[in-house]
Amino acid sequence: MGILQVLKTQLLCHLIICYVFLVSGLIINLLQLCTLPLWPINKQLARKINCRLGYSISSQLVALLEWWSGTECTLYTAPESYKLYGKENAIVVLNHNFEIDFMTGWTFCERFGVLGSSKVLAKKDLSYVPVIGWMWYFLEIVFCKRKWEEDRKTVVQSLRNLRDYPENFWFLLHCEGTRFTEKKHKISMEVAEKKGLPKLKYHLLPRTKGFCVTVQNLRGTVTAVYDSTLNFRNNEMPTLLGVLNGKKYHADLYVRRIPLDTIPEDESECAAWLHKLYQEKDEFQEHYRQTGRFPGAITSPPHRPWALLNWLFWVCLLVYPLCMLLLQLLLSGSTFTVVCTSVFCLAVSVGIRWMIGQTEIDKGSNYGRDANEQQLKDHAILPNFGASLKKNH
Ligand SMILES: CC/C=C\C/C=C\C/C=C\C/C=C\C/C=C\C/C=C\CCC(=O)SCCNC(=O)CCNC(=O)[C@H](O)C(C)(C)COP(=O)(O)OP(=O)(O)OC[C@H]1O[C@@H](n2cnc3c(N)ncnc32)[C@H](O)[C@@H]1OP(=O)(O)O
Ligand SMILES: CCCCCCCCCCCCCCCC(=O)OC[C@@H](O)COP(=O)(O)O
Repeated sequence: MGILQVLKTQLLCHLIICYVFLVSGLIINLLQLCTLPLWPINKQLARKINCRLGYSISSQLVALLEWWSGTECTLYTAPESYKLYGKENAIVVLNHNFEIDFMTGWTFCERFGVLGSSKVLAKKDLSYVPVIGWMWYFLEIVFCKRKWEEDRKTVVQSLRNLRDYPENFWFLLHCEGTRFTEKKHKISMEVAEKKGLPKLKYHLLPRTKGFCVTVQNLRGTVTAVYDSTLNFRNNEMPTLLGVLNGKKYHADLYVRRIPLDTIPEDESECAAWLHKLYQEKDEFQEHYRQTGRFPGAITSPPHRPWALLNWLFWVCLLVYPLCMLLLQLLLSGSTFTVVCTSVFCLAVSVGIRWMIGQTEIDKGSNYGRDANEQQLKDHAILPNFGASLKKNH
């Protein structure tokens, strides 16, 4: 193991990276807040400024993945589609299996120049996460409580707001609605069976409402759906802590560009279209399992230096004052100040650990698992399924 590799596993390095992320993030959140008065005067300018500010936060996680851990990202896609990436608005449909799929997605956004403006249909709980969740308010991210009756109005309104967005954007949808676990998969396949839908081996049954409403409301704004299937080589299940420790992974992403005007307008036809898409995605995963690659031509979209430069800027700006502060503290000789600072640092570390926890599948929600029972009752598709679930738990 080289000296650099050993350095990457050191707690001190992790603390410095997290400190830079947190402090720069809060400064940027504050700057975003300062753009509030601009919104009623020049909305498009406010949006453009927020895209740049947002970029300065999310690109730090991209730099961590690309430059710190050295993770490689390979794209399988048709050359004629490749030319259009980053030059049009698109809806991205992505499988949801990995703890760092959001960082990998962001890395592809960065490579095609749409990182600052990237959008997602995200669960509401993420909006409370400091730095990233707060940044998302200003980027007009669409939040949902995953309760359609409550979401319908807000999701439609937020989507409509994006119609005059001044930058090209990719709108990410994880139609499975939650990350893959064996337990959720089992339950979701029981739902599929009752609905007479073919079983999926590598995906949960997609929730169709978010997709249909997105297609409906962004028709005319978005030109294509990018059907994207992600995998990591050697059956790796990468984690954010692994990335922080400098572990190198290799992501493979298969993308098919599907023109939006080929997707049915009628809601039930659109839902059927999405179910068929997931059956095809399942076949691609099977192909990957068998051959170790996806179909299609391989390209490696080139690295850009901006994420690294942005990160170095914040490191230079924030690490020196930290060192001076710590030095002054030690020299002050006051036990009280030292204890207070230690408690403060500990609290910040716990906070960061909580944020990292948000990415961990083990600490994930029960959506599509325990909550499933009530949903099934509500939709009255399985009269006895609730009882059988109770038995299983
Ligand atoms: C060239 C490169 C290309 C690509 C690069 C890749 C990516 C880069 C792109 C962009 C990057 C941008 C950002 C990335 C950064 C961060 C992202 C991070 C994460 C955020 C992601 C999340 O938070 S995911 C969770 C939230 N999102 C969603 O849930 C979306 C999907 N959900 C829906 O669409 C839902 O319909 C809903 C949320 C709108 C409403 O939820 P609700 O639960 O009310 O759903 P439904 O009404 O649909 O559910 C009831 C129906 O479901 C059936 N049911 C019941 N139980 C189950 C079950 N266990 N499994 C499946 N189905 C079930 C039930 O029977 C009902 O059926 P109906 O027939 O009545 O519909
Ligand atoms: C640079 C060092 C950075 C260290 C700080 C850590 C930053 C933490 C960022 C938290 C951002 C969280 C984004 C997570 C996205 C995600 O994957 O959410 C899961 C949901 O889709 C589904 O949730 P679930 O139903 O629980 O599976």
